[in-house]
Amino acid sequence: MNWQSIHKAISSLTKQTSVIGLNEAAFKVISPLLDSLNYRLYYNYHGRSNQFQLIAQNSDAKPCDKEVKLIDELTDGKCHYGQYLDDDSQHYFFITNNQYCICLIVIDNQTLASDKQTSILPIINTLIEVWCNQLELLFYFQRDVLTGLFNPNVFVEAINHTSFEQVSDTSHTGPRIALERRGMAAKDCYAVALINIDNFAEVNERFGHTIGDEILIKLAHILQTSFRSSDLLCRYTGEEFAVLVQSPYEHTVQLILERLMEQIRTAHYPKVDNLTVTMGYTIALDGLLASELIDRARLSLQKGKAEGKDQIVAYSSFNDEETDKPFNQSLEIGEIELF
Ligand SMILES: Nc1nc2c(ncn2[C@@H]2O[C@H](COP(=O)(O)OP(=O)(O)OP(=O)(O)O)[C@@H](O)[C@H]2O)c(=O)[nH]1
Repeated sequence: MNWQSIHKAISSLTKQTSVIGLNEAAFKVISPLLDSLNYRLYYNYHGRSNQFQLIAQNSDAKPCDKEVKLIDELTDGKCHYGQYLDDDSQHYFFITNNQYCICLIVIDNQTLASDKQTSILPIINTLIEVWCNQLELLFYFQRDVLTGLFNPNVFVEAINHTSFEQVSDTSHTGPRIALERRGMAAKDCYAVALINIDNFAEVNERFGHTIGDEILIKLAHILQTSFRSSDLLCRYTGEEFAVLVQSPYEHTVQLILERLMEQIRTAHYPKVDNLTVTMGYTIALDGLLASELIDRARLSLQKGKAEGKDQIVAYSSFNDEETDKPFNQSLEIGEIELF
């Protein structure tokens, strides 16, 4: 690899603005370099749940005991993966996104016979460093500082499907690496829910903003443990959270939110004895814009606030979805004739 192609590879990584796009670009530039080596590539399929799977390899050799132990430790979340281990027999490259290890590449030393092969390692190392730095930048760019949840831009972008498209790479000849779909596909069904803390101004007034902040962090933690990693969690405004729940069924979404409501009600918070929230949600229908979905969830939330708080309101409970079909859908089924 000459300097020109290294420069091209680095610039293709640094211009990525979505995690999925970045991972795709990184696999694309690193895979051809790995082709001449004996390696195994493990990918953490569910991000925060640490499910490492071998997804690409260029060797029939079985992983040694040390490698197996390392994968076990990563899966259990016990491994301090920050370091680059340069073992006698293997090189380990950890790709981390600030919080989690998303990928581990293990290269067997036996394959590094020629100078050419040995000189590939620093290049791989450099590209992985750029990859990790960019992941970290994206992490801060997309997250709310206090809670670590996604910010509203990511949330809206996810509804609009721009950064959550399927990733698969067919354009190089190396091992094909297909990443999971992490977000909502165009035809997937999901619900948009807004979760707003009740009487939070009073909490701040009585106990101060520091306690208020701790409660927000605690709530974010409850959301993270309550939802699946495929659902998208966001701090939407100061004391309001938004969630994309991946489910086509309203009754399932209702059950999920009821379970969350109970968890929030029974959790322990600093100073505050009991905390309640009001939730409003709507099922996403084909053709509705992100802003329309959020407006529907907000209307439902406002209804819940006006009717006494501490409750869950579905948009469908006060709006007939049949008479409120999106324009495109009505056109498709011939309800509207243009001329
Ligand atoms: N501690 C803390 N408070 C915040 C933050 N962002 C917003 N808030 C507070 O959230 C409160 C929101 O107040 P309101 O909009 O009146 O809502 P509320 O008191 O919860 O009333 P209802 O929503 O009607 O139940 C205000 O006191 C804000 O200062 C934050 O980052 N930290």
